[in-house]
Amino acid sequence: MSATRLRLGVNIDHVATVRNARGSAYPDPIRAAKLAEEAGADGITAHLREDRRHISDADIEGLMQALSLPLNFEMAATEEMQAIALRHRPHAVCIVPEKREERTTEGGLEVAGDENRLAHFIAPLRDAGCRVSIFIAADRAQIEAAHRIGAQVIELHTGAYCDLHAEGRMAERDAELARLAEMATFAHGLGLEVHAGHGLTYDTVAPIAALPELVELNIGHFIVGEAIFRGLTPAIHEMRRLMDEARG
Ligand SMILES: CC(=O)[C@@H](O)[C@H](O)COP(=O)(O)O
Ligand SMILES: NCC(=O)COP(=O)(O)O
Repeated sequence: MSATRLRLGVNIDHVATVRNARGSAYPDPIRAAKLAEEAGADGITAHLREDRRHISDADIEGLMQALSLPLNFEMAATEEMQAIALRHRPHAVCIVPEKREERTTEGGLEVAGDENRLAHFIAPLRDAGCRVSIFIAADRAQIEAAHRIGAQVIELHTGAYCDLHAEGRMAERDAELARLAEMATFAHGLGLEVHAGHGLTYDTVAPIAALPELVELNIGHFIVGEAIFRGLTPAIHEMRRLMDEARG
């Protein structure tokens, strides 16, 4: 399993963050997505937040028109977002939890407590041909619920693992990594396709990339930051190299 090439989805949200900081037309996330494609990305991820703090509706429109790569469209489970997804029919829709006041996505989606609503919410997206993914914590009950509602994919939230690494809390980091590994195996056993992402950096990507059940990583904030120093293409190439090296 680990010999399979791990897909890299490049998240371009924070190109839009820089653009929006000045209300300018640049830097253009669609240009970034095309460059990511040329640099070997396997997909593009964009999160249309309800408050539109980075990616805009026009960005999603532009990405759908300009991209040959699959778009992984991240969104909250709201009627407004469902209508947008059904209009564009992206390759994948990843349902994420959203809190207006959060700085970034703080945890995984609460699926177990909202199964009935979410099952009805994702059914039309699946019927429209989108692969439905659930952004989720490494938690058995949540994964089982994601499976029951008919999601095809889960994306494991690696944010806690990355934060613990950054804070130097290595024993806790390793425990979280072990949880991610165990839950990747568990989800794969249920027949779910397993992705991972959030907060990954050159320092943290290898142990995640080495998990044999994973087929895709979605990485954005660090790559966009690193692009300031080395350019977007080399920043992506280095992430790709580290992922390939971890896979052996
Ligand atoms: C859902 C998730 O983890 C990220 O993909 C998200 O798109 C990042 O966006 P924010 O940085 O706005 O949380
Ligand atoms: N779903 C995670 C993602 O797309 C990228 O998250 P980040 O690397 O921007 O934290």
